[in-house]
Amino acid sequence: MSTRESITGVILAGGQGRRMGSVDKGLVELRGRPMVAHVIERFGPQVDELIINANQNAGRYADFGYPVFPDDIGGFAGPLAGLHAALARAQHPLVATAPCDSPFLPADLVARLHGGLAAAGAQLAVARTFDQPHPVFCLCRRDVLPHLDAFLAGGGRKIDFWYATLKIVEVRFDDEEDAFRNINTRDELDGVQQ
Ligand SMILES: Nc1nc2c(ncn2[C@@H]2O[C@H](COP(=O)(O)OP(=O)(O)OP(=O)(O)O)[C@@H](O)[C@H]2O)c(=O)[nH]1
Ligand SMILES: [Mg+2]
Repeated sequence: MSTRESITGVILAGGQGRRMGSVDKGLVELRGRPMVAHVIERFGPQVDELIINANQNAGRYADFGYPVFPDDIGGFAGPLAGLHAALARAQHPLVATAPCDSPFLPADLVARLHGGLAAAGAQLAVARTFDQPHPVFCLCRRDVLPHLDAFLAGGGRKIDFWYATLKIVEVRFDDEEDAFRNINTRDELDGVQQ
């Protein structure tokens, strides 16, 4: 029987959605439901605990029935701030991330990231399709928190720079490229409404 360490999943919904006109993207409706509802449906079954990182509209996110928490460092410091807050709250030794604006994410995202992480003995596994990395789709060990804390305290903000300091493994999802469609603008939203 195979066993895997248990996993907390965090939906990263802490951004400002400026390219969509400064809206809270997770709450924008896609096919009649908020985008975050699509992400919950696909990502939730893949993890042992689901939590939501949001910096605005906490009450509306809480209506989905999962714990909601903001960044611990202020000023919309980017997705690493959301991961940082998640690592501090996660109940499980592994933490998986998915952004609120990728409603079609792979149904086997976490399983494949976990396979890569375990095989490589890495601290963090990150998704990739062809030449495109998808840094906000990752699985990492909760014990990287002190390392991330120090990176952020030193002024670091770029996710790629932090990844470069870790033992990481890239996991290919070339066969599921469409699943990583990321909705950043009104036009992109209109393009997937049908
Ligand atoms: N916690 C947290 N998450 C963020 C922050 N900025 C972006 N994110 C998340 O990072 C992921 C990728 O975000 P983007 O689409 O690049 O940024 P965004 O702020 O949502 O939108 P833009 O303002 O148009 O770039 C999404 O899951 C965002 O919710 C932040 O300051 N804090
Ligand atoms: Mg985006």
